Amino acid sequence: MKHPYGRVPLYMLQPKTLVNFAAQTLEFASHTLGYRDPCSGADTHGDRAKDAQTGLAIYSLNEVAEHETFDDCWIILYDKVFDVTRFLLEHPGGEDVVMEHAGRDATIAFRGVGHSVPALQMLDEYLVGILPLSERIYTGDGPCQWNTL
Ligand code: HEM
Repeated sequence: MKHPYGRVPLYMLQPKTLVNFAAQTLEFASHTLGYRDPCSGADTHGDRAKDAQTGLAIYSLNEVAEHETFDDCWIILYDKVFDVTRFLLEHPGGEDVVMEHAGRDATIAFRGVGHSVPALQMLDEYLVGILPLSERIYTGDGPCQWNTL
């Protein structure tokens, strides 16, 4: 994890900054190292509900909306959730167009560009989950299907 406050000693930071830093450290520990805070009832990757059909972790629209920064950017495409943080600077169309949809559904814009088949194939690399059934609008029995893109 990149230290967000450089070499500034901890005692010189504002209390709110310290709390933020502690939260970031905990998040890093739980996501990367699988550590579970015994005092917290919050979900971690381990006990998150999985979609029965795809086996993907289920993330709600509200949860995806929390990942809307350059350092932590998720988007939704066809009801699936993608963590595109490490892809932002590699995106041939530039990072700005993706950031416009950070934390939100980007399906219409993504489709509007007419991405190539190799672009569609790249998606798997960034797939982290799927919306709950109640929030899906593309998958199901309707005419717009993920596999007919
Ligand atoms: C994980 C998601 C995405 C992937 C893997 C991806 C991949 C790519 C790739 C490989 C290209 C090169 C052209 C091609 O092969 O089609 C491209 C171009 C582009 N992408 Fe994306 N893209 C993603 C998301 C988005 C989103 C959300 C937008 C929003 C508008 C977007 C807009 C563009 C634009 C404007 C170009 C340039 C097209 C051109 O210059 O002709 N992309 N993208």
